[in-house]
Amino acid sequence: MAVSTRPAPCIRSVTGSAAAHSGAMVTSSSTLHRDIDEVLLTQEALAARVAQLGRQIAADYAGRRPLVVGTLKGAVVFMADLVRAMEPTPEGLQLEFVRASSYGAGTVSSGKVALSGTLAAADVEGRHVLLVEDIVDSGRTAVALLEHFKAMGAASVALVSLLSKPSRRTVPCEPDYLCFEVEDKFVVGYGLDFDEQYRSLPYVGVLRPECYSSVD
Ligand SMILES: O=P(O)(O)OC[C@H]1O[C@H](OP(=O)(O)OP(=O)(O)O)[C@H](O)[C@@H]1O
Ligand code: HPA
Ligand SMILES: [Mg+2]
Repeated sequence: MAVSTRPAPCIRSVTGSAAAHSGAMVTSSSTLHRDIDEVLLTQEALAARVAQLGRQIAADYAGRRPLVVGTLKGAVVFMADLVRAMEPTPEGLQLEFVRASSYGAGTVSSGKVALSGTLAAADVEGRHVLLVEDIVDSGRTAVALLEHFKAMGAASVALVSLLSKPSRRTVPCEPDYLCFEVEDKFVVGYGLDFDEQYRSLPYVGVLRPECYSSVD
């Protein structure tokens, strides 16, 4: 039988309250919910903003066929919703993914962004690349990928991110399209993980520090 070294979750429900987009009461007794201190962005707030941003991006890319590249794994949930919010055009869009990893089982970037599964230069050259991130924190991952696609000869590169944590930047990086800014707290849900957990939560919430303080 597998034995978890993770601290036992506290038995308490979550009442999102502080942030402008919170407010949902999470009453489930599921372990994942119990590890959340505060709901920052409810499912409804996420859906509304993603729909709005999708429409804006579709309008901006009218007449072009963007190469929409999602960063695995964190961006997968956001990307699935975003592309469905982009009004279909005759040109359409192309979906691709790259794998980038730098956090592992921590809440602070290791400083080294490991890229894999990147595209062939021939697939990127002359294309309008729209990089989709779940979060821009230190900025290292997004900058590494944007530079990578520029070096491959993209006609243009733009960054769309669900979240941005500007207080944590170590390299300058400003998303071209952003859903929400968040403060300096480790957040999970809607694709974002801690040590491969919490990605399936339908909202974005602050992870209880007790859940990672023994790891970092
Ligand atoms: O701005 P940064 O400090 O670079 O942080 C942002 C990146 O970190 C996370 O990826 P992670 O390494 O956790 O991989 P994952 O997407 O598989 O969770 C997140 O998904 C972003 O890609
Ligand atoms: O706050 C965060 N949560 C989850 N993954 C992350 N990667 C960078 N920052 C974060
Ligand atoms: Mg991660």
